[in-house]
Amino acid sequence: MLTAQDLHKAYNGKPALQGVSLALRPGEMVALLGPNGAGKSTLLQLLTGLFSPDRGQITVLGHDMRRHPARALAGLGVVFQQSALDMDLSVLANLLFHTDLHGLPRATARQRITAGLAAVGLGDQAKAVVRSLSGGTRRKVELVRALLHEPAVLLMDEATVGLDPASRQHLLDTVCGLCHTRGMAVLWATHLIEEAKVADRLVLLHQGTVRFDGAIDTFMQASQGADFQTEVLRALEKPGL
Ligand SMILES: Nc1ncnc2c1ncn2[C@@H]1O[C@H](COP(=O)(O)OP(=O)(O)OP(=O)(O)O)[C@@H](O)[C@H]1O
Repeated sequence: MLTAQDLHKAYNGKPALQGVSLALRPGEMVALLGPNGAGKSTLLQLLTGLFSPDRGQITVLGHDMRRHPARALAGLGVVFQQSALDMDLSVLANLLFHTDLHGLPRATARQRITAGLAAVGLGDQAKAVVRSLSGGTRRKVELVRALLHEPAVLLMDEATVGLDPASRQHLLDTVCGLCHTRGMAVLWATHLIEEAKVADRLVLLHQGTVRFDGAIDTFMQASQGADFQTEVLRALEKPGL
């Protein structure tokens, strides 16, 4: 669904990503786990076409991000760390703005918006002005928006920042459920070890390189009884590749 091959990116000569490769498969929830500065946001910015890599290739549903960005981006839904909602507009107006951008007919758009809001328990909030909503509710609206054009791949960048534990868990459960029921591929970037545990697969990023990529069970096989957190910290302490 999405492939990244040998991505390199440097800022002012300082490498942020050094040869990162990744493939996302349908129905798979992948946690992109790494400490601050590991390169998670840089990787997501490249995957969403915001910047071009210095080297390497990205495809979404077979479309090359550099040569056919519009086709590649049509397959992606994104929730960034920073809110991208217009605070002074209603929930409905924000969502219609997104569906218009994607060229969805208004009738289809309204159907999907109604269903999307209902799915996250916000069926009665369409007319609410975004500024009046709590941070957790805004995040849910962002998730609904990211899914309106029915993307094959959902990218979430630290999407739970600022949420209380219950809202965080709810968002995580919702995305997990959607991933498995819709067959969507999800890349969930986080620095929170306990969030990564619920994923099907773990990609551990540190200092711009992938330290581990595989099933969580496989990751834990070498743990000799240690818990997930201890094992992640141990893997991050190992010398670079
Ligand atoms: N615009 C930029 N200009 C210069 N350096 C940058 C820029 N963006 C990121 N970096 C550097 O690139 C490296 C990777 O940063 P990045 O933000 O991708 O990591 P991250 O894993 O998302 O971290 P965090 O969890 O803190 O958001 C860091 O050393 C960071 O200082």
